[in-house]
Amino acid sequence: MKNAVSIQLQHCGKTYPNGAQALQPLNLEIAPGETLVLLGPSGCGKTTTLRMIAGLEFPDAGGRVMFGDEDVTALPIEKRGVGMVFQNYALFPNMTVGENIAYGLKIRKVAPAERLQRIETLLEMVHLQGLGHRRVDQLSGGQKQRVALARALAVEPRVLLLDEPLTALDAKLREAVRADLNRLLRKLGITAIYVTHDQGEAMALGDRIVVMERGKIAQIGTPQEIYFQPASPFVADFIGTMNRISGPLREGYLYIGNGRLAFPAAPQRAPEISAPVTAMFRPEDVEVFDAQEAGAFSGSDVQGRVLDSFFLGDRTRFVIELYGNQTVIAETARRGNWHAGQTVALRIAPHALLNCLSSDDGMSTHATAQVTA
Ligand SMILES: Nc1ncnc2c1ncn2[C@@H]1O[C@H](COP(=O)(O)OP(=O)(O)OP(=O)(O)O)[C@@H](O)[C@H]1O
Repeated sequence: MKNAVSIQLQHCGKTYPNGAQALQPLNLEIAPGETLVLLGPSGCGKTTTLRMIAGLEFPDAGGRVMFGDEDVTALPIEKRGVGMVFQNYALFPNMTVGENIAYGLKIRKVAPAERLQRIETLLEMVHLQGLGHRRVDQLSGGQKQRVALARALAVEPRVLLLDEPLTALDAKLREAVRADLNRLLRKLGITAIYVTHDQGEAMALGDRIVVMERGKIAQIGTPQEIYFQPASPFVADFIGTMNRISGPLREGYLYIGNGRLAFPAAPQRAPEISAPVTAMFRPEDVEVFDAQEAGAFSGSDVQGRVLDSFFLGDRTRFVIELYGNQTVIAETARRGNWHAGQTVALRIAPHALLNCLSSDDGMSTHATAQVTA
């Protein structure tokens, strides 16, 4: 996109008039053409951040919002050149699809012939050819959201802002519209900010993801960085499923129940200590074996009992209770045939242990290293 801009939030905090501090002062930089996803639980400040970029909210004193070299901090939404798409579509129900799309163009006094041409181009872009004359209340949810997207793009905004745009759609439609949206964002190369609390959506759409926690940025990174190198237990737990098991660490092994796991001996790791250490790892990184078979594995495994199994179609999820009562979730793409009550052995490759934490509660002190394969 020829006019893609960078965006910078400089020291932008937000306190609402009732005294609620929605955002602590934060800095954020978005590259021209980048799709940045704001992800986090309800109330963490995603929408406030988006609305500050839009010009629907203004930062507390001292905060600045820059679009490229332009300071837009004091500009209202209509002067910023942003397009917005909301969860609830916000379309005009008594207008046709075409009229909805052309609304902003009409206000900007674009000539009728050019309007018609732009409508056709946009309808094609969002796969709604031929539906220009349909009333919007005769459309499906997915179609309505495509109209909302076309309307936001009609005025050729510098920035596209999307606030949970897929949330109202059912799962299958959500995936289809998401794929289209992804293609469109790549093709247009427009700078886009996308708010969601759905981690799958964030992973699929974001060039980078900002994970937010209680008005602060918990981590910024590519989807891979966020998934494989979570910066904190909060991020690790928010993205995907994370196992945690704790035990004493001795001579390169974490001792769990009647077994032990080889622990990576990275030089920058915390020195060996006998206080409990918590290992974190993803369910897909756990290999499950028959307990007898596993006897051959030179003592680098832990044993447990299958509590439950869930067939999920493309994979099966097992809940396994280790000796000593800690629980592990394992997922395998193969047709694991372990059944409830069965004794199994687990192996977790050392490089799959993401993060180790050591302290009384196993939470508060980070060992320095992220383990990379
Ligand atoms: N207009 C307002 N007045 C007072 N407090 C507000 C206002 N808008 C939001 N807040 C508060 O600010 C905090 C952040 O809200 P925000 O809407 O930005 O969160 P969010 O991450 O987008 O949440 P959700 O996913 O539920 O939309 C919340 O504690 C919320 O209650």
